[in-house]
Amino acid sequence: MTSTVPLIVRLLASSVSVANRAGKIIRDVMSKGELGIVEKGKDDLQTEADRSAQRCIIASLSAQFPKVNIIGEEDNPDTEDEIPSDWIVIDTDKDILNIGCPSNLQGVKEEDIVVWVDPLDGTSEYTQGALMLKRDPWERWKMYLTHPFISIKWYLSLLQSNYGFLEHVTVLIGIAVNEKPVAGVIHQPYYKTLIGGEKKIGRTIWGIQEVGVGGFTPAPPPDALVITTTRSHSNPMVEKALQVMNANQILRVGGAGYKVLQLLEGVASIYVFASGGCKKWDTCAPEAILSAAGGKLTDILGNYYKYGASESRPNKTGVLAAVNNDLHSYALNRIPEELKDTLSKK
Ligand SMILES: Nc1ncnc2c1ncn2[C@@H]1O[C@H](COP(=O)(O)O)[C@@H](O)[C@H]1OP(=O)(O)O
Ligand SMILES: [Mg+2]
Ligand SMILES: [Mg+2]
Ligand SMILES: [Mg+2]
Repeated sequence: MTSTVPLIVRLLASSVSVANRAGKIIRDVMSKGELGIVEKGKDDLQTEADRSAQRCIIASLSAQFPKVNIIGEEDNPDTEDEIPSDWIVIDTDKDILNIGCPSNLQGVKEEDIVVWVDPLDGTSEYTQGALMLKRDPWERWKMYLTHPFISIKWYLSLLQSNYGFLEHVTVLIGIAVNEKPVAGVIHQPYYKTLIGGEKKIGRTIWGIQEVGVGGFTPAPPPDALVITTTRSHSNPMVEKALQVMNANQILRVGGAGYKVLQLLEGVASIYVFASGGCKKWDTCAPEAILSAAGGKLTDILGNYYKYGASESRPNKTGVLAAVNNDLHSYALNRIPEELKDTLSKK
């Protein structure tokens, strides 16, 4: 059966299973409590969960799809140690294997595909979530003092957040063909639901061009203009772009994956981030899923990013995403030309 299913559908089905496994690794690292934080740069952290989840995803997908070009965020996950055998996922999601494949993707070969992997999107929120899991206030305070770059303002907002920032964490697997994101997976390892009275943790949303979105039911946008944006990487340009939107409400949350989930769930209508900082692995899966649901993700100038393997990693000209074309045009028209110029010269 599997061999008759088009490659792109098999890759998506495997990516869903692999993302679930990566989510479990992320939760396990948190439960053990040894995050192994490394500072890669300014406002840029990596943890054991980022490293391990990436090793799981890349090892699993490259074992099944050896000629696909897979690009992950983390440079040097410790490759000396052998990968635990239970990190190599060979399962594939059976429901996805049964979906129809868009005609233009039926003949796609492994060599035509680039997969962009963000093993853990929202690392900042993940490390702050760890802080809040310390029940003892003294232990929490000690951890705060040794945590890189958390201001006292953030610490106070964390105390008020009811431990909620872990929901912002996602695993992103984006599939691009001819430089365009055509399918993707967003897995949310800390999403909690009650199904038939039983607690379930984690959910996985997927999308593929022309077929649509699975794993949950998208909701219409809110009546009011609700904008979602960064909570951990703001700067004056980001704030300027928010001011001109005339929004009823601004939500400041972590991760590109989580913000696009908010668009799909009807929590927000537009995602605005007028700054560099995001990279191709942050936007590939979210763009694929959002466009499969009728939305649009571009840079702040209204141009699509390209996802070929040789493209530069940074999304220098920011992110502008909306649930439909009208809201995207609304936001695009409000961004001052001067801000567009400044960003494109960076
Ligand atoms: N200045 C930055 N440095 C490093 N990563 C960034 C930066 N800005 C954004 N990102 C990445 O883009 C995601 C979305 O940004 P934000 O949460 O600020 O809206 C972040 O979770 C982070 O991904 P990651 O957590 O995978 O490193
Ligand atoms: Mg990172
Ligand atoms: Mg990211
Ligand atoms: Mg990441």
